[in-house]
Amino acid sequence: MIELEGLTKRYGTKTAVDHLSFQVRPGMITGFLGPNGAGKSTTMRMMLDLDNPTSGTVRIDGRHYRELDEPLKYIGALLDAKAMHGGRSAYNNLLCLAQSNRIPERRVGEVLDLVGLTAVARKKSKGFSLGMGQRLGIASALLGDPEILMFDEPVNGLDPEGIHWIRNLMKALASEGRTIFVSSHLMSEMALTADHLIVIGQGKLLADTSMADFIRQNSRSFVRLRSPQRERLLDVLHENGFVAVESGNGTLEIDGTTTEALGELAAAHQLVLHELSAQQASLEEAFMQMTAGAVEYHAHGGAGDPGAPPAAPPGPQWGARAGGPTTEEL
Ligand SMILES: Nc1ncnc2c1ncn2[C@@H]1O[C@H](COP(=O)(O)OP(=O)(O)OP(=O)(O)O)[C@@H](O)[C@H]1O
Repeated sequence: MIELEGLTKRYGTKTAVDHLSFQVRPGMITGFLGPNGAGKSTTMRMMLDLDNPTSGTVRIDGRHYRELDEPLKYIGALLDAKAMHGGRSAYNNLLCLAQSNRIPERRVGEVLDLVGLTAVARKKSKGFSLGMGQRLGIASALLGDPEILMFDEPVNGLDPEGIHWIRNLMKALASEGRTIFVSSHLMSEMALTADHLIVIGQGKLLADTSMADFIRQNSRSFVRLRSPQRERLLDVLHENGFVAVESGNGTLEIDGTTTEALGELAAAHQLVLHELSAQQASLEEAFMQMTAGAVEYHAHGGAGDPGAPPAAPPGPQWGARAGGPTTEEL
């Protein structure tokens, strides 16, 4: 368990982390989200005693990091995979870490095996690909067999196989009862991985909630309907007080109701339906909605539209799916 109480970090006049209080609980994966510059890395660094808070405290299983005898046995972290000594082999990098933390040498072989690097254990880590470097960083986090693990952007730059591997590893670690705290910009990945979310913006706590509740509370849910008897269906909906919005390709979207209610209404009027589905916006949409006012730097929608919501970063890092996942998929 990690507990933050009133954690604050100021750099001159800039407040990077602003009175953050939350708990990261065992047995689940807690995702840590926030727009660029929200204070995620600063928070994680303070959790690991790599930065001093201006005020407030972080407790690891009830104790300050500095009070832990052999910290790697309590908490392991992947903050920067490039932090390894490039001139050393993967094995020797881990061996140095093990020796300075009184961890038996056999554990080096075990973690190399666990992350799939046994075959390249004697190769210098400077020749490693991004994915191999991430695996080595994860091996170092696992070295002390800690109950708490923190990963800052663990899937950055990884291929789909690597992403899949890290996701499954984190799930397996959480199912063993460990505390897993992970930050990521990949919303689709976070939606598939995290059970619980901590969202921050401009250093402040915006949400501390389950993934399903976060999406439910911060995005629109609706029912999608499609029928070859569209005009009749529109009449029946109207007569029964439903407001249908056309969404292209002959589909209708109706807010504030359920598939059960609309399915039964259609059946009562002998209407044929080709689609009847519950839709929930994606984590990305919910996140954008919540953090729109807390983005440090954002592109405007156009010269005449200074109030436009922040533009989504380009490319696949947001991994948006049309329609987004349903709550069942989460
Ligand atoms: N050493 C520092 N000196 C001054 N300002 C800093 C320092 N480190 C971070 N900041 C500022 O504190 C704020 C939070 O930064 P931080 O890197 O923690 O955010 P982040 O959420 O991790 O961002 P990103 O997602 O872009 O990595 C930013 O405005 C950043 O410019």
